[in-house]
Amino acid sequence: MAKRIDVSDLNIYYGNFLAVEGVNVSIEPRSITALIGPSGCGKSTFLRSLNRMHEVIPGARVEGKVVMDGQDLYGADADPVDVRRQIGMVFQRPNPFPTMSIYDNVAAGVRLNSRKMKKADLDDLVERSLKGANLWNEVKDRLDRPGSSLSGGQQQRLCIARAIAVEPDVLLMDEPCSALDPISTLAIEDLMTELKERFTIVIVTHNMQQAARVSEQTGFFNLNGVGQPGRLIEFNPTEKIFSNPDQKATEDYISGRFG
Ligand SMILES: Nc1ncnc2c1ncn2[C@@H]1O[C@H](COP(=O)(O)OP(=O)(O)OP(=O)(O)O)[C@@H](O)[C@H]1O
Repeated sequence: MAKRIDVSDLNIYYGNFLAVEGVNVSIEPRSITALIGPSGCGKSTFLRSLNRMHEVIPGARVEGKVVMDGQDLYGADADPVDVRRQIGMVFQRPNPFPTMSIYDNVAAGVRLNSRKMKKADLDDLVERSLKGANLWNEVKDRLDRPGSSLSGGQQQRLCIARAIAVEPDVLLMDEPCSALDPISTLAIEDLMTELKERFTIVIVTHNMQQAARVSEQTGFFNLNGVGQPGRLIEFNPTEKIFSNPDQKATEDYISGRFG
């Protein structure tokens, strides 16, 4: 539970295109790390490289190291499927399996990982995960209804329940609130604050108030121009990034002067 991630000299490619260059960073357990920066600077690409989702795209690859509590995630003996179980992901648009029931959505990851469980144990796991995602009270009487019968905010919490059901160590969230209304956004932010007690959380967000509200550490990515690689320009405690950043580019970005 809640592991530390150390990234060194990470270059991330799409074919011959170097999208992100030279990332060195340590992500602390039991905390929320926010990644901010202008469009196209490689935040999502970097996030997906942390759980080896990046290489699912043909021709996509990385150089460098990503180490989780001493385990080299790109080492010769690392299994990408296992890495993705240990490091879960929640996407921008809630993506429950639409015709699958609420119950089956939560159980899906566990079933995919082919862990055979007794019905009673699975019931417990589904309940625990939905409680962990602050959704249980809203859905406990309709677990057999399809995932698509929920509101957008509820669907996103269902996706979080599905992600935490397989008991990952790290949760990656790629703009998890950008498709949600302000009330659902606050519900997800509250939930993240609870989840960080058990998981390491990394979130990509375009919403600077959100980064300031929820995260302990913030990384600012930037790029020099179209076709240039994105770089991690500054990584510091969130309070410092938003009050007294080290880099002028960070200050320009957070004060809305560009991006
Ligand atoms: N599947 C892909 N194939 C080729 N290039 C890609 C692919 N996905 C992203 N890129 C390129 O990689 C670079 C970084 O993109 P990425 O989506 O990671 O940026 P981002 O900072 O997350 O942007 P946004 O804030 O707009 O979501 C961009 O130049 C983008 O065009």
